[in-house]
Amino acid sequence: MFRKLPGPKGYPPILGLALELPFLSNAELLPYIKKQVITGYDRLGAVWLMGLPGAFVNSPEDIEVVLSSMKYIEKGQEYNLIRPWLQEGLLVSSGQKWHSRRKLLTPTFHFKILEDKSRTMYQNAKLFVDKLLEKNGKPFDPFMKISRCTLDIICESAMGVALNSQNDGSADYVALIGRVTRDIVYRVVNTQHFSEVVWQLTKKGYQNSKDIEAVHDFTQMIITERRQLYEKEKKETLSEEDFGIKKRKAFLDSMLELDISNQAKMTDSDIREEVDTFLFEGHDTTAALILFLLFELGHHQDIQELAYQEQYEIFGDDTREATLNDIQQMTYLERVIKECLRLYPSVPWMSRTLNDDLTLKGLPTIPAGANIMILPIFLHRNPKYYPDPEKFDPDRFLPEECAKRHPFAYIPFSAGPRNCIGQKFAMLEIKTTISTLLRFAKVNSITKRSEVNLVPLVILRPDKPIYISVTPRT
Ligand code: HEM
Repeated sequence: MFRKLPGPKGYPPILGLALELPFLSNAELLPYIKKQVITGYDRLGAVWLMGLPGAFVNSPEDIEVVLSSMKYIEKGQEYNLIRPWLQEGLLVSSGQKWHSRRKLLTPTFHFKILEDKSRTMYQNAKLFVDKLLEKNGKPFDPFMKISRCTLDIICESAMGVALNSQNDGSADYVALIGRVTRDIVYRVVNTQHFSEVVWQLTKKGYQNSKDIEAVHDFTQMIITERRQLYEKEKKETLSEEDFGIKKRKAFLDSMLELDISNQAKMTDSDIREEVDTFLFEGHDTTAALILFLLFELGHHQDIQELAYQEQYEIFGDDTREATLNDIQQMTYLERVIKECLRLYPSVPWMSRTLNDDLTLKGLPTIPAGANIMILPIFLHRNPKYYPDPEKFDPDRFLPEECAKRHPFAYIPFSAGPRNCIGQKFAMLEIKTTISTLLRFAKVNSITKRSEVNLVPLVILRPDKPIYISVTPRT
């Protein structure tokens, strides 16, 4: 059945691309995948990968069939490599567990909660811009500064813990996540390390389990700190709930409350897997995007100027904090961010395991058990949907332009039942950060666009540091 599907021929079953992948550098991975299963495969490119039959689904119409169905919500086999770290957290879990957790956690990112958090976001963004300005216009790689800022934002607003890593300069967790995600991709490419038993016998595997242990210690420290604070606050304040007013709780508090009140069986490890998931998804995705935003704005001074003009129309010369109402008025900045997410989708690779046969109109059936891969990075750069795709052009996201495209031609936050739960949080955070940067500083890119290769290290990254310079806006 699998052989009848369109895809590159001449690769043996089971081994498939595993014969060539280990010989590629990380920077060669995306061009290789593009050549093998994207170019010339408008709808589908089928090939064995990771010892499994795999199908890359490339057209918006077919992507819609997969992503919008409740039938295909189980994550692909490569997500098993994330389990030692994120266990059964929301990103990886499936079935009833995923369903009940999603229902439990969705309200914790409600609009009202975000409104409460916009102040935290602004204060961290302002500190971030001040830190960039400390470089006095000299070229530097801003990635660590960005990551500390997004980590502080997610910690303070979702976990209720002020981490202050921007001030104390700590970056252990960020470096650990960098290594853990790199190892996951290493194991996808080197299929012989797919098995946990084999992996644990290697030197790299040993170091990886030490890294994961250190990440878990960090998240446990956050949970313990918040638990103490939460219990203290609960004792000290006559909460509004005592008067029958149900208050929405932010992410970690809502799980602690369930644990304390025994309403749901949330064990310590249940809480930790979600904290691990949200801390990672909540800081690394946004950090990656902010890096690419600085890079593109630094290359397109005209677009930076238009985005600044919008800020000036909203704030004038006033240096006050940005409010949620201000942020909602930033329609040009929103288009800039959407265009950046088109070219640099923070999650460049998604996949599903088929529990059931999948038939896409007019194509042979894809058998149950196959891995379905969807790569926004190539979909978003397909000239069929985005003419002159490498050009950075925010006007692609004018409402009239969006109306001309298939809704599934743009999926930076995925779509359907397993879409990104944090997308509103992410947009608010990114808009707040870039708005604050534009109001108080100007950015220039030192690294050339042609020097940047993209690598899919779970999160999309440049293969080498990107250098920028930042000067005060006078
Ligand atoms: C630029 C920022 C972000 C992008 C581009 C992004 C993108 C995505 C994508 C594509 C998925 C689907 C992944 C898959 O199917 O494997 C996803 C899922 C998820 N995201 Fe985000 N994300 C972003 C920010 C955030 C933030 C800020 C949070 C948390 C506050 C978050 C939490 C999650 C979680 C928990 C899931 C799993 C949802 C589920 O399966 O039910 N993300 N994200």
